[in-house]
Amino acid sequence: MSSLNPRAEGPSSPPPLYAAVSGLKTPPPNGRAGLYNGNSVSPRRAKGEAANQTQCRNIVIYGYCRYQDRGCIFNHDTSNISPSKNPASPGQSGNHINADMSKRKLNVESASFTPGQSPSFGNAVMASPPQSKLSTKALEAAVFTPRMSALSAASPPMSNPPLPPQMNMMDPMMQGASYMQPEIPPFPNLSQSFDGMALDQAALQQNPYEYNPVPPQQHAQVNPYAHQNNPNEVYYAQQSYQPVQYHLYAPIGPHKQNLLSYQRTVHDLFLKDSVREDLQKKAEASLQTLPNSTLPNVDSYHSLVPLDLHVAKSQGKNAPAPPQPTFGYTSWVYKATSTKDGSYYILRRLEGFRLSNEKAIRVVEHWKRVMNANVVTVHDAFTTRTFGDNSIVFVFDYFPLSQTIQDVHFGPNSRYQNRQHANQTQNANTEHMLWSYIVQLASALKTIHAAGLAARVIQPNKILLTNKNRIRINCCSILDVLNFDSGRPLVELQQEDYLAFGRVILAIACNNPHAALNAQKSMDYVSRTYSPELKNFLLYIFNGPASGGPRTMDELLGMISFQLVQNFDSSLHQNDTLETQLGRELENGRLVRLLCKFGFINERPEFAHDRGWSETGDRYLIQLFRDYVFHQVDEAGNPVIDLVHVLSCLNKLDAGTDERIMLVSRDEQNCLIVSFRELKRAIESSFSELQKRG
Ligand SMILES: Nc1ncnc2c1ncn2[C@@H]1O[C@H](COP(=O)(O)OP(=O)(O)OP(=O)(O)O)[C@@H](O)[C@H]1O
Repeated sequence: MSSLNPRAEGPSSPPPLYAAVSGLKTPPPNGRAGLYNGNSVSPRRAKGEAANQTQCRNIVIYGYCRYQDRGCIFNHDTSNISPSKNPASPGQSGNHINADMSKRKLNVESASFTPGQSPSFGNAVMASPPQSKLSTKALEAAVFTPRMSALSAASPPMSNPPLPPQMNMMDPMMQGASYMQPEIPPFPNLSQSFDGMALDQAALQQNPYEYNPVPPQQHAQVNPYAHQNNPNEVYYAQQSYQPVQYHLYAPIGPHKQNLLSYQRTVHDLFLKDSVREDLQKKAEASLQTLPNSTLPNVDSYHSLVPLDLHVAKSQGKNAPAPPQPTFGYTSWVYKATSTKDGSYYILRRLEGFRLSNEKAIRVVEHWKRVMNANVVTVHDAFTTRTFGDNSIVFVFDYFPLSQTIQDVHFGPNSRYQNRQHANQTQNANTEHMLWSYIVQLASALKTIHAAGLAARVIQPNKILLTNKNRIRINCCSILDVLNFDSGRPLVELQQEDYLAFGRVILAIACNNPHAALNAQKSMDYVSRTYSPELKNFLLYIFNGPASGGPRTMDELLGMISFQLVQNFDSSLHQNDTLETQLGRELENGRLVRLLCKFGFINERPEFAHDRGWSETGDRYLIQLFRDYVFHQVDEAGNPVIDLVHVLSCLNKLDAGTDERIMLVSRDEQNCLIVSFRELKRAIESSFSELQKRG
């Protein structure tokens, strides 16, 4: 057996426990081409160098070492760190985290950035840059006094309140590791452009905090991956300091057609690109924040981000006037984070509303119990003076990147704009979509009416498209609170729901938001273009049953039963597809957890000289296994990059199979034969020991 150097770094020599086979010269591990390249090992410090002369890495990286007084044996003297390396020295431009931090923090000198919505909502507490231009609506907005007057321009950006405990647990495996609020990324110096696309210099002269929505065309330039239709993504694009790499892992053709049935490409192992991209965009929209925001925390909600950009959009010269407020009050829509559960919600604030009857707001309690997949659930309603006026706030579920039917079908960027002379296929597609909408709205209305309520908000700007062909009625309960004393009978309100339902479907069918104003002409168009079933459905809605009584949901559902079955079938198919995708990611999630454990265990500098940690067989074994999985080289010493090898090793490790592999030390003097079961046990015991020390 070769002599062991207990202090040697890197898994060059085995501890006695696992030195089952030694002295073999570079055997290929597990029958694979697997010579180990010892040259790649770079010891952290020269052999024989005393530990107390070695600069502590924590000092170099973080500027301090939390173990300094708790037994860390490395040198903590900062005087011998060159200024460019010393993270604590201000103004240095080294590659050091702390030095960068001061620059990364957003401050008044941050590079020109035009956030999606002005921080000047309400009273601008922060010192605005001199050329500040406020949007019309912002100027008219009610004054508010933020709770924290410390939110001045000089202060660092508002830090979010701590997340609730459950948010601190990424995974049971990660318990104990403290959650770190991600640093808000620095905003780009726009003059440097995204991906080499230079932006208008004039824009740089503007107030960097001014609300200045990017027009769709320009938006597309800023973020080549942006949806053009969704104004929400104005924030999204502006807040990205570099475009998200949605194309990562994208299966760029030509694709191999001659794969055998058992062969897989890498892309088969991961989530479908379109699904991944969609989810990533939604996650990013959910995580967006408004830097330097002066919006207050409201009740138990913080980090408000305004979403309704209609007012801003209409500020252009030829833009139409802002739409009339739907509820008779100026309304604001904010995405917000709850301090109670860390989830995202929509706060809809109606400005200047004074609650005259306490009972009115209790109506929301009935709505809270309405659970339907096509209704945006309302969670709460409360009055507040936090914005400096009397406002009422309704709390709804948040669906990232959703758009209203109004925007999707009748908005300026609608893809249905030029459908006046649609061909047969387009009409068939439209009818398919219409039936999907009809079935979903009917389902929502059935639940609402069965609960003894009426929706009262079935109109294109209050129906959200939250996914492809997936709609939800938004803003339920608001009119019930606002018009509490109107005393209108429920039956009348419910019958109005049917009419509103018909008007929305007719408008979409005719691709004209005002189709219901000329009902006869519109119905002629429907008869000419779509199936008789659709026409009969609309006739029932508008004229009521032939018997003359009120419309009933059961009767209506009976009329569209064939479509119900078809929609149910499509939805099951979609479920199956998503479940398949989920299965793929399940595998990956499992492996990521394993990799995290590896990362936690391997190469811990603070324990490098702790005999109890670094010199026992387990850690040594894990290091050799890490080399076996990731650092294989071929006969010529070139790295072998084989994802299948990695995945199969990790899967066997996770399952703890009895299959044995041969691990070779880096100095190629020793090798060990060990089963995946033993490796699994070694990783588990090392990880639990690490948790005990943490
Ligand atoms: N529950 C929600 N989840 C996610 N986004 C939402 C939600 N409700 C509204 N939004 C976003 O806010 C935007 C504005 O919503 P709002 O209901 O005010 O529509 P609107 O067309 O502006 O209506 P109005 O004409 O009454 O102002 C929507 O386009 C949508 O992007």
